[in-house]
Amino acid sequence: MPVGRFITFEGIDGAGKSSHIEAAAEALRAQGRSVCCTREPGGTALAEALRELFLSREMDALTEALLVFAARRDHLRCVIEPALAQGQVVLCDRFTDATMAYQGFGRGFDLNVLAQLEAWVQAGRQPDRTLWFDVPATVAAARRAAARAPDRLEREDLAFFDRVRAGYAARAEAAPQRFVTIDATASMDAVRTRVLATLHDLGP
Ligand SMILES: Nc1ncnc2c1ncn2[C@@H]1O[C@H](COP(=O)(O)OP(=O)(O)O)[C@@H](O)[C@H]1O
Ligand SMILES: Cc1cn([C@H]2C[C@H](O)[C@@H](COP(=O)(O)OP(=O)(O)O)O2)c(=O)[nH]c1=O
Repeated sequence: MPVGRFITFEGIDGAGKSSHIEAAAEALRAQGRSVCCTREPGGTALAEALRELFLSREMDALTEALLVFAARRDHLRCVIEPALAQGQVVLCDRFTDATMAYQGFGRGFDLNVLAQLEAWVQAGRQPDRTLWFDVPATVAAARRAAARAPDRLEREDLAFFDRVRAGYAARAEAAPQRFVTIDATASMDAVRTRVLATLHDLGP
């Protein structure tokens, strides 16, 4: 049986990651891999209900962190771990790097508390590879404005998204063996080519 692989897609809102997950899944299926596409917060009925609250209700940073980690716990137990145990490739739109970047760097919430929640919730599980779609906050804001009405997080200002981006940069620097940085200012085609190239060597 193939070894399961856990791949996460990260970046500030509007970076373009959601646009590329389905193409990545198709390419992997064409290689004969079984693929599970999912997202955070979300991926189970309970976690999707928490996502709805998270994206629409006002709350403080600790409540945000508790909600995303509660959703993550359910998602790991019910979807991610079973899929990995079956040898699937799990492609997940955001994971704990988003919590560190948004709640930690964006909101200024204590990174040590987030790390403790991470340890409880994940019991050692980490992504095997993380594709970070990197764009300046101004570029992402222009893309979002052209594409959709903003949710609660997307109404934050450019300074917030600058801090979140800096958070991703710090995470990438701290774990260079796991992170692949994608220049997401490039054209859709160029980004797609780069995404597919990073998934070529997933192993058996
Ligand atoms: N490389 C790109 N160049 C130009 N526009 C892009 C690019 N990637 C994505 N977009 C557009 O930007 C918007 C946001 O993309 P999306 O994939 O939803 O971002 P995210 O999931 O990171 O929030 C969409 O309208 C998408 O078509
Ligand atoms: C997973 C996660 C997401 N978020 C935020 C980032 C996004 O603004 C939002 C939802 O992510 P996302 O699914 O990327 O939003 P969209 O469907 O609009 O592209 O939740 C956090 O703040 N912390 C987290 O731990």
